[in-house]
Amino acid sequence: MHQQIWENCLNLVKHEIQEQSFKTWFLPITPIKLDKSVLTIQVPSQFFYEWLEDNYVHILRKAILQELGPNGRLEYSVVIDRGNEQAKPLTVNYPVNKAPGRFGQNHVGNGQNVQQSPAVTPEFLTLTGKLNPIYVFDSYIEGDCNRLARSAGYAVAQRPGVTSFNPLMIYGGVGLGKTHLVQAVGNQIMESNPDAKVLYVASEKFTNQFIESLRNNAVQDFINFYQKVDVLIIDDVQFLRDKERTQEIFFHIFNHLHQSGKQIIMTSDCPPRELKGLQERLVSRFKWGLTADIQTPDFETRVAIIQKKTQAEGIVIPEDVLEYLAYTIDSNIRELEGVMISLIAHSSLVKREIDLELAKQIIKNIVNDYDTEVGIDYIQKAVSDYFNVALEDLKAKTRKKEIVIARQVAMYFSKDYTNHSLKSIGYHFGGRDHSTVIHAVQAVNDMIDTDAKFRYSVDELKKRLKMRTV
Ligand SMILES: Nc1ncnc2c1ncn2[C@@H]1O[C@H](COP(=O)(O)OP(=O)(O)OP(=O)(O)O)[C@@H](O)[C@H]1O
Repeated sequence: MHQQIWENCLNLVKHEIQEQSFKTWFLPITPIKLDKSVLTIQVPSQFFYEWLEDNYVHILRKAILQELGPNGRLEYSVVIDRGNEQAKPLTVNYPVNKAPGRFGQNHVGNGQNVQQSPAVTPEFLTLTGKLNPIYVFDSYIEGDCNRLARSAGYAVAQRPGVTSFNPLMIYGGVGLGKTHLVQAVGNQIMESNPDAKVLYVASEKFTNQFIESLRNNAVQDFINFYQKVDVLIIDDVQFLRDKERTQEIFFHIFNHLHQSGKQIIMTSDCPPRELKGLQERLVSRFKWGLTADIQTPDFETRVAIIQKKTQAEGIVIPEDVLEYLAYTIDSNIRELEGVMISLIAHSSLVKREIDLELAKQIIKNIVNDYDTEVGIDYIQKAVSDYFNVALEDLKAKTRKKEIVIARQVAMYFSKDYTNHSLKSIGYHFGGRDHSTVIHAVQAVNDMIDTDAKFRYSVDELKKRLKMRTV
């Protein structure tokens, strides 16, 4: 009888919620008994019970009303101590027609009877939480690109969970120092308070652990594990995109921690509003605290980063190499570090001093798009700087000799260094046609052959463009 009643309830519920949620939250329920108009269902864990109450109480109420009438009631039997062979169900009397409390409050009538799941955490959960000791504030160079993010991180590190920066969301492009910064926050907290439970986890790992916990029937352990931390640092949350179930669990953990005044720190490769594929309720929570971005570092910051790293390694690299590296690799600090490491390795392998030549060789091998990245805009700027003519004049109709020459040189390099068609190049120089470009290239070649001073200028510019020192 109770099976049939529950079956009918499920049929109703099924049509009201998403299939995925139905499978997650309703299929694991077992109806146990029907006593007069009280239906008892068994749920796998305390968390499960709370989740149902928090999210599906209205649907359940409707189903019970339909199946058992106005006096109908629902009781939960929460399975505890799953790890133990003698699992004993605990029945929580909870009438569905009473308003439940929100999750995070003690909304199990006689909460003190509800025991926690096993104290021993499964192996797969204990593997996380490792902060890398090299990621500290001391080795994190501050620049305009990361000032807000760094100071917010620093404030959180002083008073985790207390500032209004909760959650703290750091976003920015690949390899710009998000992980370093959030780990620095974690390390700082640990230093001030070694007993704090600071947990760092990459979102991918979080997802895999969750899947693992489903497979091992240990979702409750998973949740307990995360709900016990004081500071949760979760890296690359964009990875949770389209992972509905992981998002649901994370949402719950997030709420629990936030309501308990625990600090949450997140990173992402884009601002929250662009996190497509994440549930709106999750994204809106991400915006509760402070969102700070990290931009591409400017030249001076890049130089400072290289200096700091080389100092730490006890290595000295010549000034011109340092500047060359900072000029050439301008978008990704990880790549910059990669080049430095190769450079150091090469020089010690072939027993050769680190010099500009070696640096160029290494860069050519490592940075794929190195030679193709120079664009017409960049060439125009380099040429206008070099010949000291206004950028606009290169695109204007002016026929002044020095401007005409500079314009022709810029066209010459545009043809040589970019994939633009002659037509497109002409277009970038004030709408000239392709024959003007052909003529410019010819004129420059002629001058290279006949004028040594001019040849020198072209060579010099070539170097600058290659090194991108403009
Ligand atoms: N401001 C900085 N000062 C010193 N080192 C930095 C700075 N920013 C980044 N780095 C270094 O650059 C490397 C890449 O940084 P990190 O791994 O933190 O980037 P990320 O933004 O988390 O990258 P991803 O998007 O791939 O997760 C690290 O070795 C880090 O130490």
